[in-house]
Amino acid sequence: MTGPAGVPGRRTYGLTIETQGLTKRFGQQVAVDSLDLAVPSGAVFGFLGPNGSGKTTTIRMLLGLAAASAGTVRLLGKEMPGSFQDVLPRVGALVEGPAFYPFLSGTANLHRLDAAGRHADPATRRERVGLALERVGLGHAAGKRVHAYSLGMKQRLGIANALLSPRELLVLDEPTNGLDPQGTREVRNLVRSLAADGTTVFVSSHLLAEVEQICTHAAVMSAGRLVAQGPLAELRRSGSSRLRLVTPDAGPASSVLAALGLSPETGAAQPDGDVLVAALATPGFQSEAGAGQPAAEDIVAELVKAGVRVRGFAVERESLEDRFVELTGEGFDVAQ
Ligand SMILES: Nc1ncnc2c1ncn2[C@@H]1O[C@H](COP(=O)(O)OP(=O)(O)OP(=O)(O)O)[C@@H](O)[C@H]1O
Repeated sequence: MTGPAGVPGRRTYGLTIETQGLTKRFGQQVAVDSLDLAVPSGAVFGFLGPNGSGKTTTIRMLLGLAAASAGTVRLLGKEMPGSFQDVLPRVGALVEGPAFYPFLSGTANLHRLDAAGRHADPATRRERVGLALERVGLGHAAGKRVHAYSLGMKQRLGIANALLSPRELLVLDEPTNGLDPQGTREVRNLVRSLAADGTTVFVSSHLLAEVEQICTHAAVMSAGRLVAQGPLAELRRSGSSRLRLVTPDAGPASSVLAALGLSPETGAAQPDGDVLVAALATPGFQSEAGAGQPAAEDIVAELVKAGVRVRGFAVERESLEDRFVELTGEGFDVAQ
């Protein structure tokens, strides 16, 4: 849960997004508070937090849509806002979904939006629009009027708009918000396949399950502050775990556990014996024994050797959901 780590199997050459002390104040309110973000190149980075935790404000500052009150932003290795001209054409964004003309086709809408962009080459427009529509799976609906598109199709059209030029970074603000399960699946699959092409994707969400499904890395926001950041696997491991033992021999069992450096406590008794619980060192208790502590199988072996009748033994790990509730101090929307 520390600094960035590379994405296994991918080319990593540093940070695509890096902020230091990034802060946004609205009057007395601090919407984003000294944010140090580190988004490794090649990551699918989930920017997770409850509503109002500062995600959109951060994204707006990253893209130069809002000025920071303090702090610095580097995008694709360049200091912002000085290098916006150079960098922004390499960044695709879906922030407040573009407004589409409902009675124009998907193709005609993208032509209009591309023509409004300062960096777009009109000579290649037709080809680029066609490729972007194919890329998001709307090739078959290119000539259809947008009012006949489902919400998921409209959202994919918004992503196609962000893909009209080759992009090294894609920033998506809550891309599945308001979508039905089918639309949500379409957009999540699209994000996965864009990431598989090598694009770094920064995607905000208030849904933990969504981040778990599509992201390699995550940052967790709570009330404008960053409370955790790192590879998802590392965030999972950073939660606490404990062992739970059921035995009719609680006394000797406690002595064995204490001799192993654990601090057992008695839980509610069960019909087949007493329950002892003990916190375990983290991270990675099951894979590599935590600092100075034996592995689970060795604990069981010691108990058995001491004649303790083991009627139940489990290592219970805090779920990512529990971990995030603990970090943000509020219930997380875990739907879908
Ligand atoms: N233009 C603004 N003026 C005043 N306050 C603002 C403005 N924009 C955002 N805020 C406040 O800043 C805080 C963070 O809002 P922000 O929209 O960044 O959160 P969020 O995590 O994106 O939430 P949501 O998912 O609901 O959009 C909120 O308390 C919000 O009311």
